[in-house]
Amino acid sequence: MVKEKESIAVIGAGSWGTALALVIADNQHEVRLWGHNQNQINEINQNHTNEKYLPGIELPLGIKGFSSIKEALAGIEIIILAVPTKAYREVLGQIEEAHDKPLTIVHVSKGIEPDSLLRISEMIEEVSSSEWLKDIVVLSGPSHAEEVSLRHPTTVAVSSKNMKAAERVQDIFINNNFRVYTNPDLIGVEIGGALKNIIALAAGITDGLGYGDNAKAALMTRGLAEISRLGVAMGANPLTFSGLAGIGDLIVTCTSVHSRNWRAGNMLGKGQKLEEVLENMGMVVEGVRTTKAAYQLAQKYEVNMPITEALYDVLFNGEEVKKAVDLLMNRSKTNEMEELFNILDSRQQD
Ligand SMILES: NC(=O)C1=CN([C@@H]2O[C@H](COP(=O)(O)OP(=O)(O)OC[C@H]3O[C@@H](n4cnc5c(N)ncnc54)[C@H](OP(=O)(O)O)[C@@H]3O)[C@@H](O)[C@H]2O)C=CC1
Ligand SMILES: O=C(CO)COP(=O)(O)O
Repeated sequence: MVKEKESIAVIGAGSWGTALALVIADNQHEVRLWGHNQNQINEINQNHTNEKYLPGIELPLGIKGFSSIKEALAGIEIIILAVPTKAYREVLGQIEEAHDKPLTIVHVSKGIEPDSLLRISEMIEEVSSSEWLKDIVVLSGPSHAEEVSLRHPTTVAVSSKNMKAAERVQDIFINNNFRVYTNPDLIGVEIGGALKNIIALAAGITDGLGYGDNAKAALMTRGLAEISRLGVAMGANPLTFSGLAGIGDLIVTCTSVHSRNWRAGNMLGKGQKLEEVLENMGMVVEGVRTTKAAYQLAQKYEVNMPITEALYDVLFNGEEVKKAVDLLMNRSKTNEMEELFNILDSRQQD
């Protein structure tokens, strides 16, 4: 099938923005990769590399780096937004100033804003005027930038309130190495992608403590149970959590050495302090802020999230990691599925 060539701006030249720029350049689209670091943009244009974020990867010549957001957005109708969640409000402000056409925003970030408790698509809606914002699409799933940039087989899901926009994004990205599925459950796709980072931090901790495979399987399974409970309470379809944005992303993030969240957890489990871990990472560890947001969401929706609560105590209240695991294991006995069934029942009654 011959694809229509589009001009696309990728906002954020970190590991994920650069890897996705490579995918769409492979699909012969015109790709403008915007970053706020002039030296890095010079490197992308002169050497066709981004060594800090994707060491050893030769970028396609079709990727052009931009440090002026106005130039990057000139005549553009579709942007891929690939900055950390905490940078969204600032970067959206710059986009609002710089754009010259109504935009479809494809966000590929995995987080929830603490305090406002907004999902990323909700934050984009809140900040952006309907005069220039056409559609919001989320792209999420098990997809480490390091492997995507090596063109290893990868699968992701896209979702939107407007599924025609999601299908357009599916067409832009899909190729022999990068398979894109649509999923109509916007809430579930965003919640699954954001909350798996909490469980990956916890899995890294138990690996760092040397607890092995049983503990990790327990965390992943019971982690998925609490993600599903919160997600369903917020309106997600429970089946999404057995899909790419749910269990798929949970598996890859809890088991891969590429995961910054797992690596951060691993260092915490080995006794390092949070500040030291974040300083040494040099890349975003979304799960830390998302733990705070999910802790607040659990209170708001009155959902039991024991792993999130235990991690919250480790990250923000100085709880010792080993003690947090002991407390988790010594809670009063419970039923594996009852709470989720109750949430589903109460939703049906509403
Ligand atoms: N890496 C991955 O494999 C995947 C990541 N994601 C998600 O993508 C999002 C981005 O992550 P990722 O690319 O990995 O993160 P990185 O830490 O690799 O890169 C973040 C990029 O955003 C830039 N940035 C940060 N703050 C601002 C700002 N205020 N204005 C402009 N640019 C800014 C950074 O610039 P600087 O270099 O100056 O710090 C850097 O270029 C996250 O939500 C992550 O969860 C999703 C799937 C896979
Ligand atoms: O979301 C990711 C893979 O799907 C990336 O996870 P990390 O941010 O933990 O590296």
